[in-house]
Amino acid sequence: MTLRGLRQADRGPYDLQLPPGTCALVTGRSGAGKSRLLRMAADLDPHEGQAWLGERARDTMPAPLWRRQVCYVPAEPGWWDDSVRAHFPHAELAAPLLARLGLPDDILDAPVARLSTGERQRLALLRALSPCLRCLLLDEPTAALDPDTAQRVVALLQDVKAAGVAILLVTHHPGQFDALADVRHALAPGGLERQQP
Ligand SMILES: Nc1ncnc2c1ncn2[C@@H]1O[C@H](COP(=O)(O)OP(=O)(O)OP(=O)(O)O)[C@@H](O)[C@H]1O
Repeated sequence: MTLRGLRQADRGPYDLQLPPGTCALVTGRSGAGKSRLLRMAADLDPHEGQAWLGERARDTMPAPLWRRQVCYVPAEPGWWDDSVRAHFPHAELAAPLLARLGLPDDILDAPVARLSTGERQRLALLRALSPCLRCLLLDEPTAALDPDTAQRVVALLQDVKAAGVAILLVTHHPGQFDALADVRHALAPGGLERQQP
């Protein structure tokens, strides 16, 4: 994914090159605009500038096609049905990964209302992993997790990255992602600053 001149009235412009199979971390103070950057990249909020997938700009393809390939997983994921399974049209793809993320085998049959915060966070990640996925936009994907479970998520994301998916990940805990991150950026209101490794 490439971000070119993404901006809102009081934020940006943000520019970023994120080749397939790489991961960029974005850090910054609370309220700096990290979630807004991800939402602009996903084209969920009005903005100037544009995101690209390879040679295709966002506005050259229908929004549903973009959303199948560019998936935003917010820090507090939304749920649109009482049943967990209803959020997994391809449950056969998610089921083998449940144990890997420390989730019980029968969790797809649970009601959403019964899930813990950390279970919601991991399930929101799993439901994003469709075969069409090319770019994953993750907002604090381990915020609700204990250190061991967080490392399970990192290990899964390493495989996702190795399969060619680009990952843009916002975090307040960059050290958790040492094994995953290729580049690090600090977000300020006026732009992204690349950090030295
Ligand atoms: N569409 C919008 N227009 C203007 N301001 C907004 C908009 N959406 C959010 N804000 C404000 O922009 C600021 C940055 O919000 P954002 O959620 O991106 O911060 P963040 O860096 O992700 O913070 P945190 O680390 O606390 O999650 C907040 O003060 C928020 O209220």
